[in-house]
Amino acid sequence: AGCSWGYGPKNGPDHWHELGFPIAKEGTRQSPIEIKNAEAKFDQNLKPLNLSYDPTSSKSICNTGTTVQVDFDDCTDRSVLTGGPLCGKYRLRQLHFHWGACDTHGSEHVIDGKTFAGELHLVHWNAEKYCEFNEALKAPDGLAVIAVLLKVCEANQALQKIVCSLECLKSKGAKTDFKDFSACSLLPSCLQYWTYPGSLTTPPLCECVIWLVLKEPISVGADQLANFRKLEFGPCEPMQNNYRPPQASKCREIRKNFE
Ligand SMILES: NS(=O)(=O)c1c2ccccc2cc2ccccc12
Ligand SMILES: [Zn+2]
Repeated sequence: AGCSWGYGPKNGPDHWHELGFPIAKEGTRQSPIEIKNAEAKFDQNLKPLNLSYDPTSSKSICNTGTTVQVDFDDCTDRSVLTGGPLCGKYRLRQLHFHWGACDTHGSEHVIDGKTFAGELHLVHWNAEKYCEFNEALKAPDGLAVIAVLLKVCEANQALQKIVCSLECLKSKGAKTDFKDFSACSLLPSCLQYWTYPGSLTTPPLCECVIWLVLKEPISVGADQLANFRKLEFGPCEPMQNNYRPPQASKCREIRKNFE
C-alpha cells in the first residue's frame, strides 16, 4: 500500500483520496470548511456548551507523527462535554493542535476568509450511546470536536505547560507523562460557537464529527508557536503546515448560538 498519508507535496491532503481514502473526494460532510458568519443560522434552541473536565484525567503527551497530542483517561465520565447541539454525554479523549510554517496560516477552519496561525482540537466521543471510541467513529453523532482558533499575540500561560514539554517530544513516537493538566484552562472565556456536521480532518476522514467552532480565539506567543515547529514529522522533517484546507460545504447548514 503506497506511501502513507501526510502533509507533504506527494502525500498531502490533495493525494489522500488516492492513498486509500476515497471519502476525501466523495464525502458529503468533509471537514474543515470555511465558515461564513452571515450565512450561519442563529438557532435559539442551541444550548450553551457545558464542560466538566477533571484535571487529574490527563495521562500523557506524545508526538503522533502528525501532531502533538495530550491523551486523557476516557474509561469513565471524568471529563465530559454536554449541551450545545449534543444529545448525551461526550467524553474527552484527547486534544491536539494544527499549525503553519509561519504565523499567517495554520488553522483548519477559515472564518470569513481569515486563516489563523493554528487551531486546537478537543476530541470527545459519545460514550452514552457507543461502547467504545472505534464504534463512535462509525456513527454520524459519534464524536464532538471543539475547535479553538489560535491567534499570535501575547504568550498564553495555560499553553506553557504544553510548550515546555515539546523539547522532549521532537521525534515521532516520543511520549511522556502529562499529569494534572486542566484542559479547560486552554478555552477562551466566551464559549459562543458555530456548529455543523463534519468529519475527521485527517485520514480515515470518518464522517462522524459534530463540530463546535468557538468564535473567540485564544492567544499564543510567537515564540511559543515557534516551539511547535521544532517538532518533527520524521527525521529532519519539521512538523508544520499539518492542516487540511477547507473542503466543499455541499450545502450543509451551519448554525450558531449567538446573534
Ligand atoms: N483533526 S481531528 O480533530 O479531526 C482528529 C481526530 C478527530 C476525531 C477523532 C480522532 C482524531 C484523531 C486525530 C489525530 C491526529 C490529528 C487529528 C485528529
Ligand atoms: Zn485536529
